[in-house]
Amino acid sequence: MTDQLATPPRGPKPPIPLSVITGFLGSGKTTLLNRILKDPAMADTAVIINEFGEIGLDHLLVDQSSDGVLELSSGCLCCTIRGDLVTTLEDLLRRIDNGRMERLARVVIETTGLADPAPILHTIMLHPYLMLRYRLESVVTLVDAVNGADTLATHEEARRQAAVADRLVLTKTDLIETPEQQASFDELKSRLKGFNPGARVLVAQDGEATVDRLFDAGLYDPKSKIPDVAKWLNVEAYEAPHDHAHHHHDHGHDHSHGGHHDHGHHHHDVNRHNDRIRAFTLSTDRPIPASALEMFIDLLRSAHGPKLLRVKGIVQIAEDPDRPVVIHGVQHVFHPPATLEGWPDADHRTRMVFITYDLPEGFVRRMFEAFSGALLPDTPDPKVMTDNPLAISGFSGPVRR
Ligand SMILES: Nc1nc2c(ncn2[C@@H]2O[C@H](COP(=O)(O)OP(=O)(O)OP(=O)(O)O)[C@@H](O)[C@H]2O)c(=O)[nH]1
Repeated sequence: MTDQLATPPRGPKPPIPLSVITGFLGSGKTTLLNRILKDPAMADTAVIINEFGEIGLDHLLVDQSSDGVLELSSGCLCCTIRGDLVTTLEDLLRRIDNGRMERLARVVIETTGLADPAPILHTIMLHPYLMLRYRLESVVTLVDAVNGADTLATHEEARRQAAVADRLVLTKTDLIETPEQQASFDELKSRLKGFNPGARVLVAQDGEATVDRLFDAGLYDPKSKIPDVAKWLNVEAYEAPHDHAHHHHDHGHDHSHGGHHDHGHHHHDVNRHNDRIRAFTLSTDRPIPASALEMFIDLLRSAHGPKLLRVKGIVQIAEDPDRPVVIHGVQHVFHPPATLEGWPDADHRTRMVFITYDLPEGFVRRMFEAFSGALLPDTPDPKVMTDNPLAISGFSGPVRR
């Protein structure tokens, strides 16, 4: 395709990447924002914060408009929530659409310390218009290196924030002084890896939490706009050996990746911490009928939505095997599946990554196998199972042909 710079592109505008910064009370969200707001890499970014007063912006100010939007010298816009988040996000679209703002490269929302980021994401993903104009790019969760282990142990909210993240930023590592604190920090890192192996870990004090590293977690490469599925899914991280992980192989079945029934899966055993959060992957090289995929997702989210923290996947559809479908969900809410024009590389297997709460891997895997067709003719067919979702819990597991 040739770029026609003179004429505005026809068709809908590409969705604006949207990221969320979350983290427990006092984990350093404001401190991090304060630093990145000055960075020229934040040009054309709109940051939505709760109050301007929290962040000393005076010296950065270029222009203050009457509608709660400040323009900073870095080219970043800083907005406070006006009314609610939906109104604020609509206001931003209006600025672009009526030409008051030339470009909006991304939106970043800072959440309050106790917030579960999922409802914020749902606000956008469930809104018919906002969902067309915004696309979830990155969930950034800050974790305090000194207090983080205790906070994770005692606060469910903190565990969910960390489990749902694409990027984990470790703050306050400069305050680690004693060997006990160092040991607790090492344990914290290991624990985070256990329940969210795919999230990239950035140490703020080492200068790792840069704008591009924080916000490049979306499916599309920010520069080339080409989908980077391998990086987005990061399946390898789930499968890499890890201190607390034991590999749990597939009931003695053939593991060759060329095989037809490769439902490879791996998980990290975090049970010794009594964690109820699990991370695992599913894969198969058997194309899945579109209707089966739809039923699988529908059943998962209707019966087990709150137990799904994050689901990402690329799926080979039986009817259109050359054009993979991308799925992306936060709890029970899924982005509408997006069809890619082609496979980004030679790996055409269906691959999905799951982070769940109280939802065992084996359960999801059996359900997936049932829907993806790895059943004997005498086992219940998926239709029967959707008619009676409770039947699945007694389902004894499929046998492969
Ligand atoms: N030593 C040290 N202190 C930090 C670091 N990051 C944040 N702090 C301090 O920790 C305190 C809390 O940081 P904030 O940035 O206000 O944390 P927050 O997450 O925005 O807090 P809430 O808005 O209350 O949830 C402040 O006193 C910061 O100066 C860090 O990396 N090192």
